[in-house]
Amino acid sequence: MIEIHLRHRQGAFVLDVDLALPARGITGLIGRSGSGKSTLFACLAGHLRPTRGCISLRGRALYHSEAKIDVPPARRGIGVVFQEGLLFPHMSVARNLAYGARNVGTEFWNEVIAALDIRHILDAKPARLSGGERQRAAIARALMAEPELLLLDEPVSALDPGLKARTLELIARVQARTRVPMIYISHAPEEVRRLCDQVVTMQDGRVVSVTSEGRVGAPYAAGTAAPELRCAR
Ligand SMILES: Nc1ncnc2c1ncn2[C@@H]1O[C@H](COP(=O)(O)OP(=O)(O)OP(=O)(O)O)[C@@H](O)[C@H]1O
Repeated sequence: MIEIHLRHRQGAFVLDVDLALPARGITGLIGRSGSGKSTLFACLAGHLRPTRGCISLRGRALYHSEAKIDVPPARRGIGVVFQEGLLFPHMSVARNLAYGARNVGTEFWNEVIAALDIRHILDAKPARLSGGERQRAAIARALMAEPELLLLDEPVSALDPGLKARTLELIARVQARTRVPMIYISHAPEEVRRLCDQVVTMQDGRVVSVTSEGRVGAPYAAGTAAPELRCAR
């Protein structure tokens, strides 16, 4: 399970989320601009410290305000892919992939490369790649670190429609082959419904619906004990 019980205030905006999701498949995260999707990602990845609450992944506490647990981003086992598909510009795709890779086995290495169809660009530098190729390489790089969870922040929004559809197919294929659970932010509900096993909808900092296997609980209100503070310590 991915358990998220959080309250975070930034300026006038309050993120107030109480959510448990299965740690498998692809979970879509949708909601209007400003509803808090990227803020939730930043809390999960450890780039932002929530005001209070807890986050756990498969029973391992990543953040727990009361127990003073705050695992640094590099040790969370969470990969992040942004809209721009960030790669090191001076390195070939293969070196980019190898950079974050742990002792990833040849089988896994080949599986990711085949599923994302990037074998023909392994020797290329990022500047020579198309937008779709860059995104696929960025997803491959994140997967080579063998994350327990991969966060995808609008990874296809900058691509033209044809490339978008193909990239979505490849994302679905690499998820099915590697079994790395993914959470996928998108502005396009139909794209998310096609790709995802469950869909979380946010509005004004709160989760307003979870389809399929997900579960939405009561918001984690300020000044009260969390209704079910079950995250592992
Ligand atoms: N550093 C900050 N300080 C204060 N408020 C912030 C800060 N960063 C974001 N916000 C506000 O938090 C709210 C949530 O922003 P967030 O980026 O999480 O939304 P989003 O759903 O990801 O939006 P989008 O789809 O446009 O990326 C917004 O109202 C935003 O203005």
